[in-house]
Amino acid sequence: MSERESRGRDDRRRDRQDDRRDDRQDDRRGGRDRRPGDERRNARGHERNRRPRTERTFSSAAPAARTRRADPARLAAFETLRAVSEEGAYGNLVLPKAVRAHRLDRRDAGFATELAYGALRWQGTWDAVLSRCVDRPLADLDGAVLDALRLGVHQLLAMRVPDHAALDQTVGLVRAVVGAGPGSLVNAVLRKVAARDLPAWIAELSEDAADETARLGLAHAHPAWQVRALRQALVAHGRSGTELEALLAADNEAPVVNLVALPGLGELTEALEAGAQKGALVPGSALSSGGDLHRLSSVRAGGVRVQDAGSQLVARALAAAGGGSAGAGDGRGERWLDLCAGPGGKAALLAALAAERGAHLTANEVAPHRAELVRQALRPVPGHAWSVRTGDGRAAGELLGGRPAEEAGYDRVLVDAPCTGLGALRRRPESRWRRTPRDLAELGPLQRELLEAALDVARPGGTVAYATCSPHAAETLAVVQDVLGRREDVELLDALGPARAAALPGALEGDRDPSRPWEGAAGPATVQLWPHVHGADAMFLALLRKR
Ligand SMILES: C[S@@+](CC[C@H](N)C(=O)[O-])C[C@H]1O[C@@H](n2cnc3c(N)ncnc32)[C@H](O)[C@@H]1O
Repeated sequence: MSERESRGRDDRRRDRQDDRRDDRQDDRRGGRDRRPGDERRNARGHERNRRPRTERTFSSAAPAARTRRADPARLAAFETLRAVSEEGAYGNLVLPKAVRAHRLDRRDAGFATELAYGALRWQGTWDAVLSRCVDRPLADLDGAVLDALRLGVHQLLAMRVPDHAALDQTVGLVRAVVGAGPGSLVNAVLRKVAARDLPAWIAELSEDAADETARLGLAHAHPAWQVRALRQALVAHGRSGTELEALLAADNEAPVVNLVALPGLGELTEALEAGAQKGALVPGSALSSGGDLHRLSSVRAGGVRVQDAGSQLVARALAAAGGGSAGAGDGRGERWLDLCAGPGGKAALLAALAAERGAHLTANEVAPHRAELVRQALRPVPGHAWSVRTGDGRAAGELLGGRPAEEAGYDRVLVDAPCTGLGALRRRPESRWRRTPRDLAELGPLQRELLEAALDVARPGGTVAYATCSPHAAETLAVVQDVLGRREDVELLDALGPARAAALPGALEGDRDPSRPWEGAAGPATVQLWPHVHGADAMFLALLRKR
């Protein structure tokens, strides 16, 4: 049985246990004190559906006679979708505030999260379904009604919410926040949606799909250009295009929250005692057991932080690489630079490693508010080991103060370049629908200029890491290849050795080997991680040495 199957089986077993416990509690309470939507939600935020999926039941009450109350969890999800569509907000920043504003307990917060993030991830597919059920272009619908419909579709097709609850609660939500007018429309549209289950809808939509790429885009809720780009990325980084569906499916899974214990500053003991599990990719990492992390004193103190395991690997691999010429071999006296540091995840880990080794990290960030986030992230690290600079990384030469790189250059430089984030789609639920191929064209020159600036300020013999949270070949291999082609003073290092040295034993071996030969089998490797293989964001890492 695969890890995912066994996890699914465990989830289902826990749901059944939750259901039985909830039933007992309901019996004890005699069904009193229920809030809308509350009675069927188990402790993991799932609503229980005791009926077979094929038997669809709806309220016989006319929409106008139904509730005008909005279930607080659904309201929190609705407000999140509104902020995303109306204000261009980030769902993962808005939802936690909405959860707090509505004082949702853990169970309702889980439901709101699954609903909001799920509806945002699946938006393209749900809009395709809705287009078949609404008698006018979706653009002509009131934006609030459209967002409510998206939430209704997500409950009907992707969550275990009973059909009548999905309908009644969506009508109630619309009546509460928009008014009674659109109630009948919402009711009629969602009844049409509920007439088929998800596989039947995908089959129907697929009939009109232009090609296999469009079909996969509908079936896995990705824009077609991203399906194409991810297939090309798999092949470019030496994996098989047959992995594409597994990769697309992984993008739609709720990511596990990873923790990092900053070396010398934090311990995972408390998190592990609270139910977290040791991470499988990098040392000093754990998979959170969920809930409010601020209940952990180690998190409040800053020694334990939330950070994707792939990001941890990138920072640790740079620290494990050959290094520069100034240090005593163990890193003492070395100068490290993080050129694009905001909001400070990798900088915090690098600074902690620098502090342990007697090195110093300069963390640079162009956006002042993000530079402030870097300062906050670095606060737990002893102050002598780091400093923060607000400035354009392309002008990093200023950091040398007019002295040559041989004298004042950096031993290790990280360029964690601004990118499309196509490797972190699971964390940013709406981003896939916002990104366009134009972003690639706009980011390309900046990525190249930042890498060149990093090389300019590296000491001869120093190591520069180029990283992205995108596997797109235009942002990864092409950038490195172009810069290598332009400069005589740079060579590509093997990134797999340092990555393996930084990872847990075996984590990057066998079919989890992320390396791909750069120039034939004997050439140095770049590293590309994948969510469906490594359970991490699709981070790319290349290491370069300045001659
Ligand atoms: C991928 S993020 C870095 C993430 C960060 N390393 C971490 O682990 O938290 C890229 C960062 O580069 C910053 N950035 C964009 N253009 C820049 C420039 N010209 N110079 C320096 N930083 C820049 C962005 O503001 C953003 O904070």
